[in-house]
Amino acid sequence: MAYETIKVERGQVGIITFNRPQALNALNTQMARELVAALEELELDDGVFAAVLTAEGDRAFCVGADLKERKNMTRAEMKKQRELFVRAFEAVVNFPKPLVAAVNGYALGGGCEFALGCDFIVASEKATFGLPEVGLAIIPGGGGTQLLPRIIGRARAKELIFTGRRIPAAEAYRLGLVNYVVPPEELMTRTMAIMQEIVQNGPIALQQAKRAINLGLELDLHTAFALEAQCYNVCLATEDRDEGLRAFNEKRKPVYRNR
Ligand SMILES: C/C=C/C(=O)SCCNC(=O)CCNC(=O)[C@H](O)C(C)(C)COP(=O)(O)OP(=O)(O)OC[C@H]1O[C@@H](n2cnc3c(N)ncnc32)[C@H](O)[C@@H]1OP(=O)(O)O
Repeated sequence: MAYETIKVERGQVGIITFNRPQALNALNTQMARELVAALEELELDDGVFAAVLTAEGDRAFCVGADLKERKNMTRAEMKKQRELFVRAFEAVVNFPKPLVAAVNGYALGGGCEFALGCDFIVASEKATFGLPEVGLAIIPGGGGTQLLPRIIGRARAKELIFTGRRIPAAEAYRLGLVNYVVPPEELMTRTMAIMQEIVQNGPIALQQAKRAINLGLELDLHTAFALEAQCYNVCLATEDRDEGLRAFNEKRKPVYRNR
């Protein structure tokens, strides 16, 4: 598929890059549609073991919904766009392979929610995070009211959502919202180094570990243990698992084939 508002790079580490820097990578209808298609493409590509979500430009990762596009929309068009936006946010949260956000600048509103929906965040020192929706008399509609409390705790999530405050990367790190804060020029280098650590591992195991963690957090412990056993058994039945054992005993690096 040809994309206009994003760039897609394939390989063991797939990379999706928001590509509307002239609009601070604001999320318009076309970008939401293309993001859904790109995530599906990387999901179905067995050669992709993990992916990165990042953005062009040095000012913004994504400043949320395109408020200029939204200004001229009818309520019916808004409703239609909302359905598409929800699909885009769900596509990020439900992406079955490890998905890491490399945040280069403003991650606001829906842009912040895209980052929250990834498995973890590597932030540039220049990155800024915020859910300013209540300032527009709406609420975060891309999962922010659910993801943020699960990541930084209920009280701090309430303060950030009620105030609509923007926070710098250093504070996001202190709150546990991001895993790393790096100089802007090192953002992709550091992110790709972490991705290389991830993709040297069994791709099916990576997907099953993500599934066990994500679903398990919403279950009681007893049921969660049963889920973990189910995910473990999926790995047991794979050629990669046999390759892992062979490689260890032959004292060589395994070559995993996602099967
Ligand atoms: C489901 C999802 C819902 C949502 O995401 S709701 C929307 C949530 N997002 C926001 O509320 C962010 C709104 N934008 C801002 O707060 C500020 O902007 C910034 C902090 C991002 C940047 O501020 P500063 O550095 O003072 O620049 P500037 O003059 O405000 O913006 C530069 C240009 O960028 C455009 N822009 C900024 N945000 C958006 C947006 N969300 N949608 C469309 N355009 C946006 C402006 O309009 C302007 O453009 P021009 O130079 O033509 O005047």
